[in-house]
Amino acid sequence: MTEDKVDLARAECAMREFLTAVGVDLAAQGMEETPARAAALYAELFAGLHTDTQDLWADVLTEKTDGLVAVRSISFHSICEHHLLPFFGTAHIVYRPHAGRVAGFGVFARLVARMAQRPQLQERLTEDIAREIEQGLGAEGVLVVLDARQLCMTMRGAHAHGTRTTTSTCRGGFREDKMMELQAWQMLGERNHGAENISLS
Ligand SMILES: Nc1nc2c(ncn2[C@@H]2O[C@H](COP(=O)(O)OP(=O)(O)OP(=O)(O)O)[C@@H](O)[C@H]2O)c(=O)[nH]1
Ligand SMILES: [Zn+2]
Repeated sequence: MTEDKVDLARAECAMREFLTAVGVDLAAQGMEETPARAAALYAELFAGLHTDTQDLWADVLTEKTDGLVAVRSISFHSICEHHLLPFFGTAHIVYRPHAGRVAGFGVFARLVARMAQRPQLQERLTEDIAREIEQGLGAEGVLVVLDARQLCMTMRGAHAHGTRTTTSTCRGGFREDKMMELQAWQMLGERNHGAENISLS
């Protein structure tokens, strides 16, 4: 997996060069080991680039159910692809099983984490999670909502402290059947297609 794909020595060297180029005196500041630590950290933060999701759907269960399933408030952290600053928050998933195919709840938390382990946009992360549930699990309908804080909106740029960004996507049957979509939003405690009732952890 990651170990085979990541050239840690090269990453460390580049990190040393980068920090020196932006004016950090690594020796004087006692940061000798920082390039190595940072290289290993980014390998970990981006580990999802080198893994697929087949294992997650290997143990799908079949139950006599066609009711909506919601997994709410899955905390996640990811890295903004524009600035390499973190964005983090909670993911909320609702799906309608096809032919009783359901996955263990823990699978959804692992799926969110894996999709987040790469440079991301919040909108793409939302779509990545939904596509996996639709295709990997074969769900009939999927709603995914992500509620986040983007450090690149607060530490730089707009300096818009306290801003929360909410993204959503609806797939399959939820897109075709408005009543079903409404039910899915209601599973998240939401009645007006906004995100006021969805709280960050
Ligand atoms: N839609 C979306 N925008 C993002 C995301 N992450 C970062 N951004 C925004 O992408 C923009 C790209 O950054 P820059 O090209 O540096 O933009 P800027 O001119 O500095 O703009 P501001 O940051 O808005 O002042 C910024 O507005 C970020 O807030 C994301 O996940 N989704
Ligand atoms: Zn950014």
